[in-house]
Amino acid sequence: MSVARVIVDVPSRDTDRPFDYSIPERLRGWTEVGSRVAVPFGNRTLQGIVVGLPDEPEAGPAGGRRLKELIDVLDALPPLSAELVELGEWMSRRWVCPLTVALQAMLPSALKGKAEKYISLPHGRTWPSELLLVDAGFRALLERGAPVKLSYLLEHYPQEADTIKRMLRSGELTESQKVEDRLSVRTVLTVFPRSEEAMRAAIAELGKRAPKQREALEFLIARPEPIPQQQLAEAVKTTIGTVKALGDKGWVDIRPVEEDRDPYAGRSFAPTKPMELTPAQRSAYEPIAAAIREERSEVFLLHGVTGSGKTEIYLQAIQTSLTLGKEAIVLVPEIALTPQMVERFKGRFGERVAVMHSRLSNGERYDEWRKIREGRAQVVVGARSAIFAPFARIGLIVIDEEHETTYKQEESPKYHARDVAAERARLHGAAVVLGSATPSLETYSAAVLPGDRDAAAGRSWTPVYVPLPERVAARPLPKVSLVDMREELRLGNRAMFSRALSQGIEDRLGRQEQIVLLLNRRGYSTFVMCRSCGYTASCPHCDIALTYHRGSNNLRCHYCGYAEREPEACPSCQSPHIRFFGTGTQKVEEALANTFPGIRVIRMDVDTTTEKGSHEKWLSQFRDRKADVLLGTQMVAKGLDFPLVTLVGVLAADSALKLPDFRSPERTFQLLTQVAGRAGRHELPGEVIIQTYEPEHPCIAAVQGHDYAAFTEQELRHRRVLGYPPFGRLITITLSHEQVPLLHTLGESIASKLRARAASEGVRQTVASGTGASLEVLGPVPSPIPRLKDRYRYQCMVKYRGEVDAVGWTADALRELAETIKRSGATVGVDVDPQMML
Ligand SMILES: Nc1ncnc2c1ncn2[C@@H]1O[C@H](COP(=O)(O)OP(=O)(O)OP(=O)(O)O)[C@@H](O)[C@H]1O
Ligand SMILES: [Zn+2]
Repeated sequence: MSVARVIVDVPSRDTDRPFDYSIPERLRGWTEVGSRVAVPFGNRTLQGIVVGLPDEPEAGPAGGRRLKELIDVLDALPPLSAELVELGEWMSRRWVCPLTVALQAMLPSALKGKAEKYISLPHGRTWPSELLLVDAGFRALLERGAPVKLSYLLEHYPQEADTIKRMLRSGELTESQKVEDRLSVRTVLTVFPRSEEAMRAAIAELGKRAPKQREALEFLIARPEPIPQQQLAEAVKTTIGTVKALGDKGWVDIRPVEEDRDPYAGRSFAPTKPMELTPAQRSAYEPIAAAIREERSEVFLLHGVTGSGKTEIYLQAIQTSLTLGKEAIVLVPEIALTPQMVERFKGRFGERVAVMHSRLSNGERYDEWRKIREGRAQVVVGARSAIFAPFARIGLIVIDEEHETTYKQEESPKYHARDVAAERARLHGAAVVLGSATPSLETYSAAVLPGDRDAAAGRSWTPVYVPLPERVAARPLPKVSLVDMREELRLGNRAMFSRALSQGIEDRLGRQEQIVLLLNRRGYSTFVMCRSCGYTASCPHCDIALTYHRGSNNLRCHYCGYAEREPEACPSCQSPHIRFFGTGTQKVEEALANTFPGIRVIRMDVDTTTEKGSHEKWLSQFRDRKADVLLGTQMVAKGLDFPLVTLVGVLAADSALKLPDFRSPERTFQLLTQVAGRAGRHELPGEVIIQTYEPEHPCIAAVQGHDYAAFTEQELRHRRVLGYPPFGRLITITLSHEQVPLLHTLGESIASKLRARAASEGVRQTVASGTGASLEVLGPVPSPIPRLKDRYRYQCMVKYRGEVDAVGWTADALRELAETIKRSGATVGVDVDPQMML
């Protein structure tokens, strides 16, 4: 009997185990590990993914050994490989999430529903003559460029499954489906010119007749490339009829051609050649290249100051991988996926680069994904989820700005791309390069403090440390000065800009250089308070202060989107003395206009970049010197490289330092160092002015001295005392419900299960002191944001170190309580190695 083990797509803890089905004869050749299938489940039909093909069945959906049959296979080529299924199983254990959730995270959203699949021959291909398997009619259809339905193939050619799948894997055939109402195998009728002599002969034959046909032929002689017939007609100002006539006479060849939705269509990327590496770059590159060549799954931490030429090292390492016939994945933070970054990769590797990020439409993303799977692209540059790119032979994975929080997904599966990269690399024998000017303390300490290994039990990788301490061509790092805003106040300057920063801006305006200003808070005012009674406006659904937005003149919740009109009087005491406090980017924009008449400002924050392509638009305007100032939130800090930027100003450096998250100083240090690195990257020297109320804070002082080591040393000392990562590890379990008492009871049951487990296994329950295995459970307590979207939130935090399977214990505890949780109606989320404590 032929059996498929299937995970059905219902993301609940009850169905998080595989069920066995028998594979009917006609689907046998099409069913593999990684196939999407339709299966009967109770009285419903569900989708699922095949995770195994066991010899003996174990558990059908109705229990016992009597199996139901698979109903259908949904794709010709399984969208997941056996390797990705294995990776998903690892993820589901590592981050305590249902397997189906991990597997679904790997698929482009176009592949989540059921859609008819089509098979066709890609552009310019003919059916290989040695393949005589398929009947002549089918082959003729394909050769005319017509897409053939998969259901037709399943019905008529079950025996051809292997051949067709092999051709799909090598890009000789392509598989497609409708997304956004169009088949990506869009059959654009395209004119293929014949030889020049043939077309000249045709012109002679036409003589004086049909001048437009003649013109079209001349056009093709001058530019002998395939061209869509519509475009040819437009080029010589004629009708489609004229072009068709050429085809009918056999003077040109008109065939339907597949066209991908290309998000970068019409853009050209200037080709670049590898640069001669500097000695420092070379000594960083060599060990990476060696690992790629020797298929060692080694992780490297490339710690290079801003402007040290990390990207050139990535490019050359990718080349090494391609030369060996292998593929490469490059992850960059979502925000950095601007054409500037994409250009560097497309410029070097051209058509072989696929791009994946959240700003693509579903159709574009599906087409980029197909390019990868069908071997038409060997490099992917993308955001977090590009780590799941369906490559078969990965040689290298690069994670640029490895410290960025965007690499951690905040909804289930709450995976970290860095850990997934290390695991995938292990499965492929690929090298991993983690690049950053300000590595996360976890990665850094793993590389340089091997003595603390026991603290990081469970981490399967130890990076090799590769420093790049200087900028290319010995360009200096920018000079950083701190301005104490308390001092400014004492001197009577109540303005938003210190004297130094005002002067700096004036100077740059005079010299026609450019300025980047950072304020990591959007909106106009950050809170609204009544001076008479102290009332502050907060969201009725969340325990969060509302932000005032100019333009729309309303107060908004940045968590749930709630908005209300700006109040004229205090809603609580009717006093008219209700005032706006705190500064957001909108207010800075206004102050710039008032202080420096005529100044041209581009503001970039969530509010100005909602539209597709707006990011690119602002940046290219700034690059084209259509503005003097680029003002914005953290969006302006990352990865930008503008030669005329000589001044970077930071308006409120300490705004994020006091957040109740133990990583706040680390994030502040990273953000300020990043933004400082935007200044003086080319010939003109750069200057950075940081306004702060706490110039003596070690974090701010370290930014001034470009002193990563000093910052890290004192921060690590702190964390060690408290048993925080990297010296201990955390799991947060967050419960939410409309009622508080229920949350409290449920939280207590979870916490006491874990405490009892620790006691029974003889594990010490204080983490901060001592050595060896320990685990403690804090809470349940209200979460830092106690209410969100009308639901109260409670959390338990598990802190542990040494050899303790805290993740496994947590999974066990939740499994044992599954029935209670289900009855309570509460939502329980687990976050293993949480990055956001808020
Ligand atoms: N070997 C080289 N020879 C000459 N110029 C180089 C070389 N390597 C890099 N550069 C140039 O130096 C500048 C900085 O390099 P790059 O942007 O790669 O640095 P980076 O470390 O990735 O920067 P950041 O992390 O700040 O974004 C770029 O303009 C790049 O073209
Ligand atoms: Zn809200």
